[in-house]
Amino acid sequence: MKTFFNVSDLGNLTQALAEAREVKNNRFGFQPLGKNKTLLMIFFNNSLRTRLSTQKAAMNLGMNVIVLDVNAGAWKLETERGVIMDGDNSEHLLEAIPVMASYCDLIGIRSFAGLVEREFDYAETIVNQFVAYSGRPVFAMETATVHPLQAFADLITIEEHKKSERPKVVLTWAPHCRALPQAVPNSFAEWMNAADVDFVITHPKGYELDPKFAGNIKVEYDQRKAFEGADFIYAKNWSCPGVTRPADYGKILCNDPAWTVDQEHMSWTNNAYFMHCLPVRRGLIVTDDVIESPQSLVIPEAANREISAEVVIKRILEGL
Ligand SMILES: CCC[C@H](NC(C)=O)C(=O)O
Ligand SMILES: NC(=O)OP(=O)(O)O
Repeated sequence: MKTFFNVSDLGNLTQALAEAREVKNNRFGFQPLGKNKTLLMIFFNNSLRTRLSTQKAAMNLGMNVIVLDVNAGAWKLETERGVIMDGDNSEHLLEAIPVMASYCDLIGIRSFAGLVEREFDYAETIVNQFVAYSGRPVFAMETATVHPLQAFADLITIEEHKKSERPKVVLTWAPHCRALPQAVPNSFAEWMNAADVDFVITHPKGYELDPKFAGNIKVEYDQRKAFEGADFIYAKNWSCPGVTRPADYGKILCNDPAWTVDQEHMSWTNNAYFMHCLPVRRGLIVTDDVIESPQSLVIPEAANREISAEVVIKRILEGL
């Protein structure tokens, strides 16, 4: 595997989930693969889970790890070609990328959407320069439009906890005080569409996800109807994806607290589990009693990020 951005990169999903169970039961069993191999993790944005779980996964595999926070100590990077670099940016990405690549065997990258120019974001302009110019395998640690390590961990968690062969899984929008990217819901929708689940998306009008990820899934705009009979509730905020309202790309369109997931919302479900990728704003996305309830899976879900990362890095190492 040379790049990891989409569910299709993993091939057969049933086999990938079986491999995740094998890795979870034997996470130190593949260390020869990573011996004397170096992972470079590049962060253009903050992180807790991705940073810790991906480094842990690489260490499980016997690897060396270098972590670079680009905006904390490296030179400010120019990402556009054809500019005169007389501003704050001291180095161009087109030099920095091959230099960084010379110190490692594979690269993980986090570079969030700018939420200003939809075309720039949805073309994955930043990360595709790493794919084009590093000469190394590259995997997403949340890029402008995808967060596949999260979605893979989410699916592992659903498989571990489902009580029926084909559970009903609901992706619900919830309000937030900042404009957040669409990467997490994009990947969650893409992976749920590929999995054997009854998948429903619910959000206010205007928040329709890009069909590239959501496919032709029917949106249920009535949150209560969507929640009825649900086995898993996956809550997340995202800003306007600019699909039905192109001029509003990256904007907050709604802040209605009626969308916040509380006990009443959960009472509409089939005693559903609650999931969220974290970090989560309590009181906006979800109430304290729901996220602290026995039905909340947010901690095991975060713990499974170590497993999803280890399977992905293991696949990349096997292809070196
Ligand atoms: C894993 C989530 C990362 C990011 N969250 C924030 C708060 O920026 C997001 O919503 O995409
Ligand atoms: N869920 C997730 O990716 O968390 P971080 O942003 O803390 O890495």
